[in-house]
Amino acid sequence: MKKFTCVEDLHNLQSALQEAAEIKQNRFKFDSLGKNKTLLMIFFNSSLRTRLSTQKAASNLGMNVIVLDINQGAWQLETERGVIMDGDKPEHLLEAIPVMGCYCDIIGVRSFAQFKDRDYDYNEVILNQFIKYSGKPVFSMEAATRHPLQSFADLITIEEYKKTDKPKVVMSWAPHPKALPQAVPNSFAEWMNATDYDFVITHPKGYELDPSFVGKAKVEYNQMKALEEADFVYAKNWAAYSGDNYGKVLNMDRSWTISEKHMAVTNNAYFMHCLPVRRNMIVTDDVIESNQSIVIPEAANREISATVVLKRLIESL
Ligand SMILES: NCCC[C@H](NC(=O)CCC(=O)O)C(=O)O
Ligand SMILES: NC(=O)OP(=O)(O)O
Repeated sequence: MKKFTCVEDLHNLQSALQEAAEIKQNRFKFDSLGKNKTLLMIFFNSSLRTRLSTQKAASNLGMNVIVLDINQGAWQLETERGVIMDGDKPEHLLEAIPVMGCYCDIIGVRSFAQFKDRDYDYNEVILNQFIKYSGKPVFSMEAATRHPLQSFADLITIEEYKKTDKPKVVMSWAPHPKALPQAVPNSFAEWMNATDYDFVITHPKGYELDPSFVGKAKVEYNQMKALEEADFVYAKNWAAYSGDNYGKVLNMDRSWTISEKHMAVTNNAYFMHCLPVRRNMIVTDDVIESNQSIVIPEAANREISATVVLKRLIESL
């Protein structure tokens, strides 16, 4: 595997899931695979889980790790070509990327949507520049349009907890005070569409996602109806995608906050969220603290998804 930015990069999902199960049995099974190999993790945005789980995954494989927070101590980077650099950014990404590539074997990049220009975000300009100019295998640690390490961990978690072959999985929009990217919901939809689960998306009017990610999913605007008989409830906020509303918060309707009333119409569903989560906006205290909440095992599986991905990237070096 030369890159990991979307579900297709894993090719056969079943064999990736088997590899994940094997690694979960013994996460140190390949502990010398990464000897003398260096992972560089570059963060343009904050992180708790991705940073820790990916570093842990690299150490499971015996790799060295360098972490660079662009906003803490590095030169501010200009990302646009053609700009006269007389402002506050001393270095251009087009030099910084190949330089970073000199010091490592594999590069992970976190770079969220900026919400200034939908085409710029959806063309994954930053991530693709790393792929083009670093000379190294690159993987996404959540980019503008997808968060594949999260979605892979989500899939592993559903496989572990599902009680039927084809569970009903409902991804529900929930309110949030800030404009959040569509990367997590896009990516979750992409991965769910790669399974044969019964996958439903529910959100208020105006929050339609990019149709290429929605794919064959059923969209149901009535949240309570969508949640009926669900086996898994995957809550997430996202800002609007459509037209001039791109990147806007259209409503903060707390009737969409996942509460016990919502969970009561499900098939005793498990509650999932990628975290960080704002309690009593996205989900009530009662639901996230309930026995049906699997947000912690879900986060724990980030180490497993990252170990599989790094293992495959190392194998291709
Ligand atoms: N990596 C997991 C999610 C990251 C991001 N959440 C955030 O930025 C939350 C910020 C806040 O709640 O203020 C998102 O939704 O894509
Ligand atoms: N879920 C997730 O990616 O969390 P972080 O943003 O903390 O890495």
